[in-house]
Amino acid sequence: MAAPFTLRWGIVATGGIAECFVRDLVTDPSLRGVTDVAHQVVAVASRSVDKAQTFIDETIPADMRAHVTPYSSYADLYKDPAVDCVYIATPASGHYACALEALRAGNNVLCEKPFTVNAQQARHLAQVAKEKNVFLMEAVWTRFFPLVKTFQRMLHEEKMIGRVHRVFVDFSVYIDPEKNKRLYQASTAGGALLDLGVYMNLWTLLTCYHHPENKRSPPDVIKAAMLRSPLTTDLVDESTSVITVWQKPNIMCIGTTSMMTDTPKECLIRVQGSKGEMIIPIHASRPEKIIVNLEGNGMNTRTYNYDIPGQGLFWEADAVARDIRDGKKEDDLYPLEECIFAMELMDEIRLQTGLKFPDDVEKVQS
Ligand SMILES: NC(=O)C1=CN([C@@H]2O[C@H](COP(=O)(O)OP(=O)(O)OC[C@H]3O[C@@H](n4cnc5c(N)ncnc54)[C@H](OP(=O)(O)O)[C@@H]3O)[C@@H](O)[C@H]2O)C=CC1
Ligand SMILES: O=C1OC[C@@H](O)[C@H](O)[C@H]1O
Repeated sequence: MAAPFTLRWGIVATGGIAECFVRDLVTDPSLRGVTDVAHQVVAVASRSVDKAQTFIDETIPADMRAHVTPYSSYADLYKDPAVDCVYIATPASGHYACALEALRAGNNVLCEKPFTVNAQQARHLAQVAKEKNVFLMEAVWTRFFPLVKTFQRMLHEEKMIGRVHRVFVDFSVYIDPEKNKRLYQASTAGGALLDLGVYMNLWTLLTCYHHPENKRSPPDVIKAAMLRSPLTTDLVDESTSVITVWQKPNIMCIGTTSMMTDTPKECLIRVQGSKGEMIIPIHASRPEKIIVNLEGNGMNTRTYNYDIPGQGLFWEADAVARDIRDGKKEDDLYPLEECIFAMELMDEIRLQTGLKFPDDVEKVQS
């Protein structure tokens, strides 16, 4: 058997998700049945070199740690020739500037969600990636779950529940303001919409935007409402609701997101069709189960379970490794056009609800 293609990662920022991502990168790919690609962490950058070194010591097994360089600035990591792909895991407010600098230095980039703060920034990154002829993708990891592929096949190809009429999506997680300051500050582009709403919009796109009769068109109606958090003078949103109407496939979609309350365990995504319904219990970001209720002589329920041998971030990493191995500059499953469309949807929701971040967070560099 041929040796796997190994992608060498540079990690930018050492917070919660960077730790989860690296723990997944260092797991043996064969445990998830993958033999064609593998991963190696070769550099970690933090605003403090001690923090970078501690991160390396705590997340990377001793036998894989010898050739990992700690950096005291993100910019230094972008210049490291040993890095094949930079993973950006700063708060949302930092994504655009970090990704831009990394791309301009000639790096392939996987950038955490939300990709940027607005669509103009997203379009700019896509343009720079094209000019530099490098790979770029937003790290919406859930898109790469085997369960999601099956869900889309059952819904759109097999039409298991017949014609889709309505979709309900909720992604809500209580976020403690004391423990998660970044989400209660406008300076770090906080609030439920940009952080959790990415998953609300993800399932809206998977069910409606991807519907074969919709042909990747925008919705005909978008109506948004927002509740601002009284816990901060920054007035970030604690809850946001969005109704979209997709005329071509004739679907009404109701999406909700909140950082003040949790999604009920039993139902997070409910797609109602002419022959039954499909339900995904929590979590929208890390789904493990599809429940299909088919109407007939009594309700016929089938449950499809999916094991996740880790956190599940490795599936997006595997996709990036294959793309870079094959010389692709964007991913077929999640192309930049769709990522920009998702940011345009965010912009429209923010326009209707008046949610603005400080000028230095929203700005686009020349
Ligand atoms: N895909 C997923 O499942 C998840 C994705 N995310 C996304 O990842 C990103 C990071 O989230 P998360 O890891 O939870 O955040 P954390 O607050 O845990 O970590 C963010 C890191 O960014 C660096 N940083 C740079 N500038 C700042 C700043 N002004 N304030 C605070 N930290 C800063 C710090 O690293 P250092 O000190 O080393 O420079 C910090 O540790 C967000 O965009 C979030 O939406 C978050 C959770 C899950
Ligand atoms: O991206 C995310 O942000 C918020 C988390 O609670 C969620 O699980 C994660 O996927």
